[in-house]
Amino acid sequence: MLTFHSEDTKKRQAKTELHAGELVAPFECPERVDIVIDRVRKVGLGEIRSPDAYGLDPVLAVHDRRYIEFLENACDDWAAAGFKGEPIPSIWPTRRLRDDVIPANIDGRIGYYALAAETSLCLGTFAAAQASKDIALSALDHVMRTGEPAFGLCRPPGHHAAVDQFGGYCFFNNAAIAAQHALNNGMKKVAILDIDFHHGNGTQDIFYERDDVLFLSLHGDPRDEFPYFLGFADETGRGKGEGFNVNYPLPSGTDYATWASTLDDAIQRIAAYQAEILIVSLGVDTFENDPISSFKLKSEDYIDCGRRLKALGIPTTFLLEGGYAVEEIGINTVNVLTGFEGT
Ligand SMILES: NCCCNCCCCCS
Ligand SMILES: [Zn+2]
Repeated sequence: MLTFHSEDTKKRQAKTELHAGELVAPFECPERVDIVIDRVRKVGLGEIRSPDAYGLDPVLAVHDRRYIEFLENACDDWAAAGFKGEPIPSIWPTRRLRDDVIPANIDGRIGYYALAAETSLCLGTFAAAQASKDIALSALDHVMRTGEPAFGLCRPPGHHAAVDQFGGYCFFNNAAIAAQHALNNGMKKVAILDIDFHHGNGTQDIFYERDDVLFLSLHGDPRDEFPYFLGFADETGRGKGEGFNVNYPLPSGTDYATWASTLDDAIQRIAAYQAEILIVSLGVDTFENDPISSFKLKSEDYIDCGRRLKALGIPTTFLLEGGYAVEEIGINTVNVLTGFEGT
């Protein structure tokens, strides 16, 4: 299987994450890229290719222009305001506050565009996010061109990024950008399967009223897990998107047997939808030792996961999302890919 990779994905070198009331080193660290690409090489998964540069148009097809402009300038605006630490939001347009005003003050504007406070911004974030979406687009184009599967070693991840929101370590929604690119280039029906531990709230937000993208997500029950405020089973789409959004919230402690039978239901839905292409938001924070998650999948389970996806027989693009047990992220991610290839 072909892998798309770029060292530019490591340009985001944030120093802080707000976690349990402390500023800690971010769980979503650049080393994740090195460990995955080392594993790709070690198992001989296949050729490793640099991405093409697609510019911002595919991003603007999915995200709000003012949001992109905010992201591009946020660090400079923050420094110009005389703030010393990394840009972190501290106020949001929550209940009975207005969200039709975009503050001129960066201290307010960052909250307008932020989903959550754990994701600091920093210089290099915008460049890394650009490299990450170029990887996703390159992988998608390869799959569309050849029908062969491809792996996009995306970093930062994307599935929490909504039309005009960053957070959950995400800035550009790589999977959504790739799906829209597929639809702009001849595809009629795309399925996005999000198997990251966390609900893909951003991807759901982007396609919620659409029937040309079927979005399915298996994830920790939002009653107990981030992002808490989206990802419930009763969110099934709106308008012509009704029935094209499928959430599978699962309890803490879910093991592979339960998870895999849920996956089988999602696979049947994708088959019934007759998707022409499948994009897998491949997070491996479902792993039993993940520091911020609570499922119990074991490394060998990811091989079987890949096998089950292969059985769908649809051209598939795998895009890396989460996975914070850094030592094992390579084995767990590549196990899905080798399982898919049957090697
Ligand atoms: N401070 C621990 C909670 C982390 N909240 C964000 C989780 C983002 C996962 C991305 S896959
Ligand atoms: Zn996650």
